[in-house]
Amino acid sequence: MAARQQTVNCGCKGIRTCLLCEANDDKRQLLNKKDSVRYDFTYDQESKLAVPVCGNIQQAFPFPGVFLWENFVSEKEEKELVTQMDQNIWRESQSGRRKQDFGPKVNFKKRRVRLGGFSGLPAISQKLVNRMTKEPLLADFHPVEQCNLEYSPKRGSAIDPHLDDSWLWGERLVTLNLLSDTVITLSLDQGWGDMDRGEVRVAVNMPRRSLFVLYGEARHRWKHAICREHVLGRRVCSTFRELTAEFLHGGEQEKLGSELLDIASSFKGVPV
Ligand SMILES: O=C(O)CCC(=O)C(=O)O
Ligand SMILES: [Fe+2]
Repeated sequence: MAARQQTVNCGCKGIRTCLLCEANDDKRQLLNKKDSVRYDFTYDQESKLAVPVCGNIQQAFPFPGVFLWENFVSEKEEKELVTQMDQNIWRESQSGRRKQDFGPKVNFKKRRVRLGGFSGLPAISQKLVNRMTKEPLLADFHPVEQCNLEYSPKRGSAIDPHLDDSWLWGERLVTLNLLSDTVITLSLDQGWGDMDRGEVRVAVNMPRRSLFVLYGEARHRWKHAICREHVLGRRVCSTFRELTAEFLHGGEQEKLGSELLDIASSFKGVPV
């Protein structure tokens, strides 16, 4: 009967899976798709190059659009942040993740935004947002959404390769990574030049307590994913998103944008 026989608490829909629902045959079949050729690189933070992994004969290439701020929060702050988050309900989400959202209610397909129950970013984030704006790349960064995600190896948590929306969400995607080191995998389904036979992947290390920013090509052209094998312990992250020009001064939806900015920057939020 239903393709989705869920007897367990999981939030997966359609092609998404996690360890809890893969017991279901229909879901297991989805796991068998394999890519023909894959070109694997790792990102080198010093040189900002994507460097071929051992045994790979490809050339390194420049990889712009990634910024990493190591030790962005202290161990003590990390503990405080996670303790605060754990006082709120974690809601089941796709692919074995759980989430908490502080932001407007959005229908991306219909391109509709409502304030909904949005009451602002959480109080504890005020000092984080102030701190991040000390970095020139983020000097004018005004987030209007914070999404907390929790990943667990027990649930096989992951996020499939995707591009974030770029109608409502602006240039910079800013993520604070807590509790575990992980790897974010940036990919292009189809390579170029002598790598035109398959997918190109660039693995970027995201250390525990670091702030990670995607912008430019790495945000708009390369998909990003967290693979299951890179979730080695409980991982919690907070992603901060800003508005596009359409919702800012002089834009068509400036009024709504300015309401969102006012609410967000009250830092009195509870999850929606
Ligand atoms: O877990 C992460 O660091 C990435 C999450 C993500 O890509 C998203 O929520 O759109
Ligand atoms: Fe994303």
